[in-house]
Amino acid sequence: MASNLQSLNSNHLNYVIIVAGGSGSRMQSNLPKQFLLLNGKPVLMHTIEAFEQSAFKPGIILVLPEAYHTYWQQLIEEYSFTIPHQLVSGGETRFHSVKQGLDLITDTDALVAVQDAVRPLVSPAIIDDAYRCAAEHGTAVVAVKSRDSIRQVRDGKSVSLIRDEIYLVQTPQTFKASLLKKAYEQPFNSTFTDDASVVEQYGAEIKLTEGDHSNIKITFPEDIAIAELLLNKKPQL
Ligand SMILES: Nc1ccn([C@@H]2O[C@H](COP(=O)(O)OP(=O)(O)OP(=O)(O)O)[C@@H](O)[C@H]2O)c(=O)n1
Ligand SMILES: C[C@](O)(CO)[C@H](O)COP(=O)(O)O
Repeated sequence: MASNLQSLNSNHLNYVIIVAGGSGSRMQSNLPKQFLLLNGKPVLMHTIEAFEQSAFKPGIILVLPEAYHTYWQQLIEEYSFTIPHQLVSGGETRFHSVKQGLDLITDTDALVAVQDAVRPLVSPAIIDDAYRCAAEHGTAVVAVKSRDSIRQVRDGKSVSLIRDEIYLVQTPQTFKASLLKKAYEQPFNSTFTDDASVVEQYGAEIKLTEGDHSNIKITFPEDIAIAELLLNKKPQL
């Protein structure tokens, strides 16, 4: 086993669960999108690197489908990837994958960020703002204001909504571990599209922190080219 695959130890005050358990059906690629190359490096490695640069130094838990564990270890060696992380198996949905990661966290005072593996352009500044907000309020969900006008369609009729009241939700979504673990004990519901919806259903208020329009989720085939363009525009640290 590669040396950077490790067991979590109790030295961490903060964690990130990077969910990479999906198959990427909308991407229409044989290889799941978390492994596709972005500027010559797998998407997933960009995402892990952003968290490694966080001032909150989170313990990194990576959730991957069991069938790809060996492939991931090959990539680790091929790219000489040395960032320590613990690997766990993915679940049937994103909800179940997050639960798999949460099972490894026993410190209920910790802060836990949940991050889509396929948002590789997330910045350490956004990550740190979310940890700070969660430390103060218990919840922090990264979001951006809509740049387009918004209409809602109900019963075949469209009505305009107030754009300034509409936010588009990204990741990370960061919480006190005690709250997130309790919320994830609820039975699965198909309205749970993200961690905020799970925690809100449990009864907590969701605080938003500022995201970035470049923090895109790689979902469709064209998103790789868009992400490369954005990555090459980003100031390098
Ligand atoms: N069973 C699942 C499904 C999704 N995810 C992760 O959740 C994130 C956001 O999901 P999405 O973009 O929908 O990824 P996929 O489910 O892989 O894509 P699709 O819906 O197109 O199949 C991704 O990093 C994905 O790997 C996961 O960990 N476990
Ligand atoms: C978690 C998320 O990325 C927030 O925008 C989003 O809800 C994931 O949705 P998907 O349907 O799994 O793409």
